[in-house]
Amino acid sequence: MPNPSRPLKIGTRGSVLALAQAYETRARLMAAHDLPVEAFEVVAIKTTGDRITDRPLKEIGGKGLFTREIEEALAEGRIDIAVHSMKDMPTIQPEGMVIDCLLPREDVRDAFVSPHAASIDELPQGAVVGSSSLRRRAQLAHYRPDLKLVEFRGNVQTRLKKLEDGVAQATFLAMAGLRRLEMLHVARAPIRPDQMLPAVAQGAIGIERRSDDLNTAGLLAPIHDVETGQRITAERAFLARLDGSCQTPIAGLAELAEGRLVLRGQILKPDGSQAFSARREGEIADGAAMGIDLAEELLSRAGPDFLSHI
Ligand SMILES: NCc1[nH]cc(CCC(=O)O)c1CC(=O)O
Repeated sequence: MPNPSRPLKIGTRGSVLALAQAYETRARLMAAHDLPVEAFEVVAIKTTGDRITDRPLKEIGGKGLFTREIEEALAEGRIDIAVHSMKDMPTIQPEGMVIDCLLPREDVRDAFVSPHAASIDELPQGAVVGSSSLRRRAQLAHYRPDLKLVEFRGNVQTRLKKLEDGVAQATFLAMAGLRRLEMLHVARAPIRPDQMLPAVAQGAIGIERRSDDLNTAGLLAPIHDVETGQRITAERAFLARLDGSCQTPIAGLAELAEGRLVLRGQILKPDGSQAFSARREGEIADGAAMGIDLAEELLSRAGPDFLSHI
């Protein structure tokens, strides 16, 4: 239990979406332990990725662009937990850190966002689409090679403004983010995962803590969602086996149906010229092994040079 004289410090990035995720975490902890809002303090931390907004992320490079400063605060005890979008998290946490608490997963789908067209298929030949996501760019280029892609960084408001200003005719945003921002109305249509397979862990919030902080582990245990954990385990094992750098377009989604786990994965060339997809179905407990196995199938079909060539 948090000590009433010392609030539990919840670390997060400072974006509107990140803060919404931190408040959701706080609300779940308050409900699970019947605690008042004063038992928590939300601490916003600026990361390297937040600081550099004028360059494509892939140019800045490096793992943990959005996490390093937050994990430093955790290591130094300036915060007790860190709330993350799991889709932005490296597959391995730094020594002494663990993510073993996942909130119930939101909508995993991408949203098609456009003032001009109701779906990808309705975009006119040669239309300009804004996205800085390597995965979405590759998937779109694969599906509609005629479209022109432009970089599109910034928060949701910035991106919507760019659409309004005609910088691009359409973009993509995660349904989960739009829902948490209460901005679902900007989604023209959710995209079926079989048309655009989401990023690994899309829509999942994970909570990181110091491995040796068992008090906090006990506090988090009741808000962990077991099914989300099982799905994320399979997806992240798949990602880890691909050694997913931010230069590699990778998509992956695990779903549970009738007590079984179905895992789909895809790797693409950044220019969309090639895409390889496959699926596995098996026991939920075998999720991690299925993830590795699926990654190995895709790697062997794509050939040894596929990941290194990009
Ligand atoms: N890479 C940025 C990012 N990280 C998590 C989300 C959305 C929320 C989620 O998927 O959990 C987004 C924005 C987006 O892709 O539209």
